[in-house]
Amino acid sequence: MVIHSEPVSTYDRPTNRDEHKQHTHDDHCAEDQLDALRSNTEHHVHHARGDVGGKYHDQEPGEDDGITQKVGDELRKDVSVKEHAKPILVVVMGVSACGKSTVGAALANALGMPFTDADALHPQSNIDKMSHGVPLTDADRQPWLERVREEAAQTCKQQDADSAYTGRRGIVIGCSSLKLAYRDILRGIPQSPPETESENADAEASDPAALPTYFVHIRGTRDALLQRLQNRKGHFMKVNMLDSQLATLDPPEETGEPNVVTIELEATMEDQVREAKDGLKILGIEV
Ligand SMILES: Nc1ncnc2c1ncn2[C@@H]1O[C@H](COP(=O)(O)OP(=O)(O)OP(=O)(O)O)[C@@H](O)[C@H]1O
Ligand SMILES: O=C(O)[C@H](O)[C@@H](O)[C@H](O)[C@H](O)CO
Repeated sequence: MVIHSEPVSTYDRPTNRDEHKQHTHDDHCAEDQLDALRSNTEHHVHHARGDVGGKYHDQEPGEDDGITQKVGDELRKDVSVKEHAKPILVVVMGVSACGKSTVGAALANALGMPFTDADALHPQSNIDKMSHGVPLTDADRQPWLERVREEAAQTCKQQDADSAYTGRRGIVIGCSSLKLAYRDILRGIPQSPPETESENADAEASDPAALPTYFVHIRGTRDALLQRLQNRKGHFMKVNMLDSQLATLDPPEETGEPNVVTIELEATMEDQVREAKDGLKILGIEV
């Protein structure tokens, strides 16, 4: 399992991808995992406070200029807060036939959350294109991805309004999310500054902090994916789309983006769900 962590409550879009560290964790080393999360959090906070970052790092052990206290507060909040009360969006991502629908539904069940397949939110024109072996463009995907984020936000609103809802707040969505820019749309990060008041209201509804987003990437080799596509019957997405899907993918393990758990395609579904849950737990989600 590979984890990319970041403070749960804040997300600063990385300006320098190399500054974000990659952490690999062993399931059995809870202490190491916590330490890794702490060090990544400190690292992040340092860069988020550009004006005071150098001071923080030059500080002698035991010396407290007020900044350490603030950092400590952030840190404690990030590692100890029980996020159950807060809605989350978990996106199970990857190229076609990696197992998003299958694993996503099982993970949702294990987390006590609803599941939606983003394929159901495509306009018919996108489905037609893909059925004819024509890859989607950025322009085809953008409104669809905005709709996926909106659907997630709406689901959370409905859960809040429904006193009979006893599940965990939030939703698991299976969505290819191939590029970093697509994942940022799903995170609710505006792609351009809002210009009108109504756009402003939309921006509020999809506020990244109001619905924090986590990605579970199902990673597989071309051969394994090909086999899955060949064995699957009756799906509009055919084998001839695999290479364009792989060419479009920005692997989230390589971008330095936060809140990503990577699981392997060639594992049993039970192991995939367990690894995904363990990864989310490391990222501060109560599972
Ligand atoms: N862990 C697994 N072990 C074995 N087979 C699996 C596993 N996960 C999924 N599959 C199988 O792989 C195929 C593709 O899975 P699925 O349809 O869930 O992928 P998908 O990513 O949702 O695809 P698409 O994006 O094209 O809709 C299906 O036949 C499914 O039964
Ligand atoms: O971004 C894309 O190209 C699409 O979302 C595809 O990935 C399909 O919808 C999905 O994989 C169904 O097969």
